[in-house]
Amino acid sequence: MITMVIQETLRLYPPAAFVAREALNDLKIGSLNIPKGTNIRIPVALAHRDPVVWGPNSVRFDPGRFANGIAGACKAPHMYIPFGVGARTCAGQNLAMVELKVVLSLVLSKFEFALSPNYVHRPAFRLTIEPGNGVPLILKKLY
Ligand code: HEM
Repeated sequence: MITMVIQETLRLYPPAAFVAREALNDLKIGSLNIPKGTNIRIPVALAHRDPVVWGPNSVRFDPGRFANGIAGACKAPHMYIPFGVGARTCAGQNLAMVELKVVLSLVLSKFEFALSPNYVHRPAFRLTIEPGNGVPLILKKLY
């Protein structure tokens, strides 16, 4: 379950806003002609919310969509790219997933937490996608 929650969080709020590539040759993708040398930015969050790929509830937070892995969650697995894609995919993705699971498990084993009523949902597209006004939480120690 914790893996699915992390996967769904990285889907809706991928920290890396764009994956960047340079066209090494003239390319034609569908009807689009891309000349050699063009810098291409793939907007990760848009790919992650496309209802054609993810279904009509594409903007809903639903970790269960990953119950059968990434291939089961969307029509085209290459549209799920929180860690990029291909030969230059994130070198630290396995470490990042383990770190996230360890930190979340440790926090959840000691605290119950909820969003503060002061929380304002304002994702900000900076170098990374981050909470524009922070994430104030109400923490309760479990024991
Ligand atoms: C949630 C955490 C992380 C996210 C979302 C993330 C995301 C990304 C993305 C989108 C790329 C570009 C991949 C591409 O162009 O296809 C990347 C590259 C990279 N990441 Fe991460 N990353 C994370 C954590 C880490 C950690 C913990 C490390 C190292 C310990 C790391 C090391 C790298 C390196 C070295 C590259 C460059 C790979 C290359 O160009 O060959 N990342 N990351």
